[in-house]
Amino acid sequence: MTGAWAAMQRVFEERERQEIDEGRVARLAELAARVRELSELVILSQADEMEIAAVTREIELLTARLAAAGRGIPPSAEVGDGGVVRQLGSPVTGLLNTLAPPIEIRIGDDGTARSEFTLGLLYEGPPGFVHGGVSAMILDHLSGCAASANGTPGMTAGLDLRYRRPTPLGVPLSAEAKAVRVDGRKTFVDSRIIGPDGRATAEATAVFIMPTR
Ligand SMILES: CCCCCCCC/C=C\CCCCCCCC(=O)SCCNC(=O)CCNC(=O)[C@H](O)C(C)(C)COP(=O)(O)OP(=O)(O)OC[C@H]1O[C@@H](n2cnc3c(N)ncnc32)[C@H](O)[C@@H]1OP(=O)(O)O
Repeated sequence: MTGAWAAMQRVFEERERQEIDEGRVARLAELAARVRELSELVILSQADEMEIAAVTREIELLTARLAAAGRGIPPSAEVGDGGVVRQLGSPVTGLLNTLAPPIEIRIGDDGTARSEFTLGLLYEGPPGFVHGGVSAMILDHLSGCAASANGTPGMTAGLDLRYRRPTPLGVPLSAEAKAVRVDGRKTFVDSRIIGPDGRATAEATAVFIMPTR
């Protein structure tokens, strides 16, 4: 797939030219954190209709203030401390993406990608439990990081998931992923989400393939 590789390369090169100002990133991360709180209150708030309409108008004004400064291009992905890819706009780990939990990933000395996180109401599937698609997204991303940490990055070609038991919302969870086999352009990664009782709630095997240029 020469097309996909070339397209990714073009996007990467355009974004890479931007300087990343860490002070600005910290301020934007704070803004994103406040917007996440707001998102949860859109579901939970008991405010009356008048109050909801008033808050809606204020949000419109705030959005217009940010829009007035114009739109730039998204920040580039970069390799940060310990070989972890920092992708500020990622829907899984992006500090600036209000859809992201966001989860923080570390790479251990043995190449295992690990994370600890708590998922709130915004990620609910069955009442009181995490949506299966959200678990899949986290395991896909964590596995992608493990493939990269192994020195064999690629695009997800397959993600085979087993949901062993429901993943609870609002309690500390952990997840881990490790590359277990490389076969030419294919890297196989095993991963799991572990509940507070130490048992796996979801397990996956993923295949990552480096696209041909
Ligand atoms: C620039 C490279 C990547 C950069 C990333 C590194 C930096 C980032 C690091 C960290 C970031 C965080 C991580 C992110 C995590 C999330 C990632 C995603 O969300 S990726 C979006 C979703 N995935 C797609 O959109 C793929 C769409 N599919 C494709 O583009 C192609 O199908 C592709 C590239 C995956 C493979 O296409 P072909 O044409 O190159 O290769 P063929 O010939 O189909 O397969 C090669 C071999 O693999 C086997 N194969 C294919 N699929 C398989 C599968 N599911 N299981 C087992 N084998 C499979 C085939 O049978 C073939 O085997 P035989 O060589 O003949 O022995």
